[in-house]
Amino acid sequence: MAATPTSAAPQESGTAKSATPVLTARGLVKTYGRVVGLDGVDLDLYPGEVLAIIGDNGAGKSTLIKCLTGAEIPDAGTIELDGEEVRFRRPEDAKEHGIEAVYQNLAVSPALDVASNLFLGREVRKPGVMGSVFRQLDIKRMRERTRDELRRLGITTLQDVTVPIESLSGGQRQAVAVARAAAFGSKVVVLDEPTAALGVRESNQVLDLVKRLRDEGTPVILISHNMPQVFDVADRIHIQRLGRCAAIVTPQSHSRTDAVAIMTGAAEA
Ligand SMILES: Nc1ncnc2c1ncn2[C@@H]1O[C@H](COP(=O)(O)OP(=O)(O)OP(=O)(O)O)[C@@H](O)[C@H]1O
Repeated sequence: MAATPTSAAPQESGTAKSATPVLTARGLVKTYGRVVGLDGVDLDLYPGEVLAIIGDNGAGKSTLIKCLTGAEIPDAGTIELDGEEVRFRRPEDAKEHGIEAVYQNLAVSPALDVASNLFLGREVRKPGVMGSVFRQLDIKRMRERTRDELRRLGITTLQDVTVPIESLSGGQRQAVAVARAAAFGSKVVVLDEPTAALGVRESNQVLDLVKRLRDEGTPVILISHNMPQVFDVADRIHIQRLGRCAAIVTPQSHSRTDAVAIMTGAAEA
């Protein structure tokens, strides 16, 4: 069982073909008092790939993606986007650079309709006095764009974008959250346990969505505890252990059992 070195380019057998990463992290460190969240983590995300991050509870998965998406500021280390160093102080900074995240606790507004949720915080307004926050919302335009986005992503289960989110199933809500990330995540989409609260059918729909995003060229970082799903959808798998990257493997190079053994420390990478 030979793990791919952490700096290796993606396997040609995957869909990731370019050897130039979209997103690179080097030596990320994050501590919380005496607790070490990240202990010098490197990560590369290549165009058109799904990079899964797996690891036991407390391994640093969430902390890692929080640092990559501006939700946490690393104590040390660098992050580059398209080869340029970036420093995110808050999630808005990452969003401005085209990095969108969907976290476990879904940030949708239940009472608002699908289109309003897709454009939450980025509402399209009708022309008016420039700079005025009192310009009327362009609801028609937002609904049209929402329909276009759902169509682009092959989300067929959401026919009516005018219904409130609270009337939708868990899978449909998650699809809206992912669609929102996909609509604005021009560079990278990060999904933290997107299927955790979903049944099998709904999970499959979300995974299809992840594959679709990847196939359309948007690289996806996926945190998941669900090994079958990880091995189904990931091109490469970053195994996080005790705040460090223990190995990077692929579904071709390693079995699920191998990956879990590295994750738990039962096997060396
Ligand atoms: N805000 C915080 N304050 C204190 N400690 C934290 C904080 N966030 C994370 N940690 C600690 O950092 C370490 C890494 O946590 P993190 O949440 O990144 O792990 P994880 O791999 O995402 O775990 P899980 O699968 O349980 O979500 C853990 O020891 C955790 O307790």
